[in-house]
Amino acid sequence: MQPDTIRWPAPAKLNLFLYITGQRSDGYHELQTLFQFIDRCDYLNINANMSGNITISPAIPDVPLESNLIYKAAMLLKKHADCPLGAHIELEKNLPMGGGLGGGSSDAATTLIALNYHWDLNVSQQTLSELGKSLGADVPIFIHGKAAIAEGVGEKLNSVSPAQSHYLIAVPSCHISTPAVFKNPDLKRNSKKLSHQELMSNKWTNDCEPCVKKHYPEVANTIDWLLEYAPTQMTGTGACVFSTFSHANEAELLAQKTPEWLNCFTAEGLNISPLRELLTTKNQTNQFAL
Ligand SMILES: C[C@](O)(CO)[C@H](O)COP(=O)(O)OP(=O)(O)OC[C@H]1O[C@@H](n2ccc(N)nc2=O)[C@H](O)[C@@H]1O
Ligand SMILES: Nc1ncnc2c1ncn2[C@@H]1O[C@H](COP(=O)(O)OP(=O)(O)OP(=O)(O)O)[C@@H](O)[C@H]1O
Repeated sequence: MQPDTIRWPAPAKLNLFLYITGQRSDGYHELQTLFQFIDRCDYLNINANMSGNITISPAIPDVPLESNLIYKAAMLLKKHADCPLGAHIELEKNLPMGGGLGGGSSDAATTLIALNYHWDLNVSQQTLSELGKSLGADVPIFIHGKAAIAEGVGEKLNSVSPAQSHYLIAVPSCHISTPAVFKNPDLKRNSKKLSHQELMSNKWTNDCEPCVKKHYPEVANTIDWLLEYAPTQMTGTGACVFSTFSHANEAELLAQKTPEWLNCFTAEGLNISPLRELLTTKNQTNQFAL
């Protein structure tokens, strides 16, 4: 067991484009989407212990312990590796929930990677990714830790290096359920599957956006306001939207101009996730197996 306390980052992601190219017989949708990380993160301060229990503080409002993706990830790994150890996890929650930024999936991925280290398990990255997939479609990209085009239902990953732009990210006040968007009859499901070269050079859009804009005026108003100043689109199944800039000060200037009803923050795009950066640094000093 590694008894040191480490502050592990769990970054958010953006879907720089998202196309739905079909639907499988089990209801899941075939996607082509481009993931990039941003420098806004949750942080998990983890202390391994001998108790055999997983404790998390503070609790997330309205999310019981057994439903917390951190707890689920820890229990899944503990069971998989038949590990008798426990851990206390202190969560610094900075990412808006249910906004298409993938915070819950990222917390789960960070938990799997971190406990694999603290409990000395040596589970492979591939296996962590497979375990993670059962918790959420976005967990594998956070384990992968590099910007990538995802295909299949989101599990086939090919690393790419899009421009590391600066973003203004707006958080509309509505909550959007991912399953509800995927069930909506208005959703465009027939985008043509494109080559990676075509995907990277075409204008980037999100197939979920027209349907979400139609049903959620808060999202429509936010996009319409921001479009006056910069290219703007939705991430994932919403509700968050992002405007893209070449320079940080352009994003900052617009953030200062936004009306009171528009809740936003600025962030930088990252092709290597802060979690992967931490692993690389620790690897170089031979502290980690992964
Ligand atoms: C669309 C994305 O936001 C892109 O980043 C994600 O793939 C969604 O990931 P997530 O929120 O972790 O979603 P999950 O918890 O895996 O799936 C929620 C629900 O969305 C639907 N779903 C999800 C992913 C997918 N490729 N097709 C689907 O139809 C399914 O009904 C599923 O039950
Ligand atoms: N640790 C956690 N952090 C955030 N949400 C959690 C967590 N554990 C469970 N949840 C539940 O998962 C739901 C979705 O959370 P998340 O923030 O990942 O959504 P999202 O950003 O829309 O993700 P995606 O882009 O993958 O659809 C939350 O509304 C919450 O009920």
